[in-house]
Amino acid sequence: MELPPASSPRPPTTVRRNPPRRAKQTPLATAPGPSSLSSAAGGITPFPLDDILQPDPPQMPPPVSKSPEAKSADSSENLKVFLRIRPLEIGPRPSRKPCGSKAKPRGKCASPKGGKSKKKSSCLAVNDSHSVTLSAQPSLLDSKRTKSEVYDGFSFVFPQDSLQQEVYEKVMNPLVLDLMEGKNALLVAMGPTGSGKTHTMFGCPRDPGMLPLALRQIFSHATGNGDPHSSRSYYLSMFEIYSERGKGERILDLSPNGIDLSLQQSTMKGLQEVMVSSLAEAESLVACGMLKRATATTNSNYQSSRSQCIINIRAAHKNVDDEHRFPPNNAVLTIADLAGAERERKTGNQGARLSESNFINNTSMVFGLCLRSLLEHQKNRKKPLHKHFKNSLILTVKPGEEDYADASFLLRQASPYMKIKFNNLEELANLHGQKRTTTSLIRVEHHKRMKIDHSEASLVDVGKVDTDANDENQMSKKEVNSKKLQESTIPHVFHISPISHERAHVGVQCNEEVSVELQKIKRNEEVMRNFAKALWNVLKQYKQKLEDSEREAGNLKEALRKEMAKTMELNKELKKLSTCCSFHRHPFPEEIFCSDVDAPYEYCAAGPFKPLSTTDDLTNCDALLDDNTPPEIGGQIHINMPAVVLAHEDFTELPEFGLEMDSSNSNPTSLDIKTANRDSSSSISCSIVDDRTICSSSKEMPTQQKEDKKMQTSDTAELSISPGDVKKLSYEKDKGFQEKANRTGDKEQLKNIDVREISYPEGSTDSLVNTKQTCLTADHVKITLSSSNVQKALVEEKNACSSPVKYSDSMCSSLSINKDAKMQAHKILYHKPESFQEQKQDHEDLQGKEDGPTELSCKPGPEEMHSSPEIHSQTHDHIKEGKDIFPSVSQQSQASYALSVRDMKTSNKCQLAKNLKEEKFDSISKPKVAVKHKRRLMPASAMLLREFAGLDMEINKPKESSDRLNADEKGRSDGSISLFRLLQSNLQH
Ligand SMILES: Nc1ncnc2c1ncn2[C@@H]1O[C@H](COP(=O)(O)OP(=O)(O)OP(=O)(O)O)[C@@H](O)[C@H]1O
Repeated sequence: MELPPASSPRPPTTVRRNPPRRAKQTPLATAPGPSSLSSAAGGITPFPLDDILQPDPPQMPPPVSKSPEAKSADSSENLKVFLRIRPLEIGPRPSRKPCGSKAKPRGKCASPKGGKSKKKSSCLAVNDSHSVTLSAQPSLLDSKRTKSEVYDGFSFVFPQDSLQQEVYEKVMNPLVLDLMEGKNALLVAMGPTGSGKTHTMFGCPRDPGMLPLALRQIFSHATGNGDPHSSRSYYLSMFEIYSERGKGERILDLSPNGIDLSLQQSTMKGLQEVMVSSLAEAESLVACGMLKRATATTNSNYQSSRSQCIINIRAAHKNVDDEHRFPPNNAVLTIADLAGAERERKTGNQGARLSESNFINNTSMVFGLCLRSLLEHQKNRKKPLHKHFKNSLILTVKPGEEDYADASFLLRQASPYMKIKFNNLEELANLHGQKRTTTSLIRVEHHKRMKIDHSEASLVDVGKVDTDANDENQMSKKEVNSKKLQESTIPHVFHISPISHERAHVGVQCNEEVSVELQKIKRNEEVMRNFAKALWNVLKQYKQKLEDSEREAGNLKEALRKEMAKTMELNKELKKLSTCCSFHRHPFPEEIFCSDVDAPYEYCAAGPFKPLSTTDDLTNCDALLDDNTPPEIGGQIHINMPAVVLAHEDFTELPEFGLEMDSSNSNPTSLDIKTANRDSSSSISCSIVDDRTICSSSKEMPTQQKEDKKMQTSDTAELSISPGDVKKLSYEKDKGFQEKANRTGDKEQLKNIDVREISYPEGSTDSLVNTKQTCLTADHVKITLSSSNVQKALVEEKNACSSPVKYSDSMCSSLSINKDAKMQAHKILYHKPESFQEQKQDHEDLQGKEDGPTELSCKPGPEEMHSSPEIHSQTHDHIKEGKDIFPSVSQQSQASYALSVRDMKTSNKCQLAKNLKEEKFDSISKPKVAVKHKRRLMPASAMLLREFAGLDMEINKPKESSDRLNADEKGRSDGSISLFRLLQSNLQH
């Protein structure tokens, strides 16, 4: 090997390399695992995919598990490209021998070391065994060629001093071995003319080339005793493709009796194969063919080949039986010596020779195009490039400076060929053959399996397996069957093993494959079993959850049913309450308080002037309407309702109101009727004094309200009973009660209502009493103050009446003194008919004092009169102090109507609501009723307090003298006198 001179400057170098490609990472490497896909539902454990897939897949033996494509990938190899550099100096050219024009001179085989020639510089330097550097000589360097080129990737680079044997060992020997093993092989020599192609392929007797050396190797093995190769026959054929004087392409059989050939569908028709049984026959045949090959002398090559020469050596079995013992395919070793590309400038060919040169160049170019097409074809991965033989290409170049262009052209052309990859179809063919054998074995095994499983076919048949059967038993049976199959398969495979070593190898592979298949089946079964278990567990969890949900739904339905029942009851109560509270839309004081003196309690019995909507309202109404549940002492029920503002001028139109009291107190002495609203409070206090009941009315108004005398009619209107709304009630013994509510005008002082003027026509009382449709029990006493100044009282003895008294007009209230307190309470205000007779005279005496301070004086019977000065004084203290005895009411935003019953320890039932009818309030709610507000001044308590100041002086005076005194003159009213007497009577008792 010659290296470039160190002294010569090396031009810039362009490196042409084929760097190895790195495989890209597959997207699956970063794909999420299957466990991430499983999401746990609420309360349900996630599906255990990992557990299901826990069994590791069986490890496939590499040679068996790989697909044919993978195997082909492994067996793929690049086209082997060798580079042989011809020596710069060859021996002197011997003189021509007259053996014919085509005879090659012996001098072509002269050793390059033998001749003496001028040392030339080389354009090609060997870097290593796989790369060379091509450099142009300095004289040829110009602006365009200033670079050296490095060609890398060669299978091997043979330097100039390489020997034929070295080339044979690396290039030809593997192919020959493949041939003798029944594999095809190809070796092509390619290079410019005179580069040593023919020398490399054929050589000379002293330095034989690849073909003679191959024949020697082949026949050296064929003659060995006991060698299997001795049973083969080798056939040799030679032909050339040439152009006769440049007119056309011809194919000539180079065998001794060879004729022109024709190409028919890749088959060389007429080609003779000469069986060679010895090396000598083969060499002789080759020598004869070389003599027939067309050669010519050119300026580049003394004996230049003018055709493409192809030699085939086919190895075949001698006996037909041997085809069963050896691989069935015949191997062919092909050796091609191409004609070298020529440059007209170098060769100096003219005429027919020039045409011949064009043909040679064209065929060389076609060969290059074929290789390029293979290179392009391998880019199509769907159609990989296969080969049926090992392909090797040996390039021969001349390293002379003048050969730079040819060498550069060749290396440029052939460098891509090193990228050509072939899939060795022979290995695939063998694998397919093994696979076919394996398949046949599997078929045999399958047949045996059918025999084995015949008795249990019903169990193996998956399609007929009963799903309700025990899976584990079936699995165990399947495992047993699999074991039987495995046990029965292995001896069968070994049974065929004595046939041959290779087939035994195939049988072992088959056995391994069957084992792998069995492992696959087992794994699949285990995976399916785990899957079934996991699915069963998940289904059980869902079932449990579903049962829980159904149970909870049942509980909810039950609760809903109960709630609906309660709702229905509440609706009934509401309807009942709505029915009884039928005077909504009417303005009326909203609250009535019933209190006891000793244990004051407030009990509201106001009617539902508006629909009740709140639970409190319902509760209040329930307590109100429930006779069996007396109100709690100190309890308080408020029913809000719109109010109406009444002026004292309109007091004559004051609607009827009644007080219904249900008291067990045996000694009621007084009662207070109190109205309260946000702006003012009014009260009517009735007390028993001697044999009379004195009622007083008072009104407290704020300053602003006092200044604003205009009444309003609205939802927040108020009912006020002013001191001027003095009622004179008269009692007629035989005619019952009659109220004459005479308005006395605005007065700034406490006004009492005298009951002397109450008249009740005879017959009316009876009719009322006898008319049981109206109301209440016999113990009930009702007082009705009507706007028509007619007071109707109803006294019922024993029989209860549930329906309220229906009064003729306007708003009404009722006071009922019931049950245990009946005889006492109602006599506070009213007397029974027999009592009325006794008190008639007193009333008549009082009738003449209408002009004086009005008092409401009811004359109860002596036995029922129980005055309570302490209580009365207490009440008056409240009034005097200006306190609201029902402070909780006075601050209400809406008007309220307070009814206070003192000295009643048991429940009072205020059925004001029942006694009020909706239509009776229509007139009140009209604007004409809600007139302007009048100023209310001193409350009745103040008046009473003033009058009580002088009672101590008058207490012992005769009745007639005191009664005859003018109230104004004495400084006290009749009411005070009556109250004083009541107190006196109580003290006496
Ligand atoms: N490695 C070598 N050692 C000694 N001599 C060689 C070597 N290679 C080639 N030669 C000599 O070079 C000359 C040309 O060789 P050869 O005829 O083999 O070239 P070629 O490539 O076949 O040319 P062509 O394509 O025109 O036939 C021959 O005389 C041959 O002996």
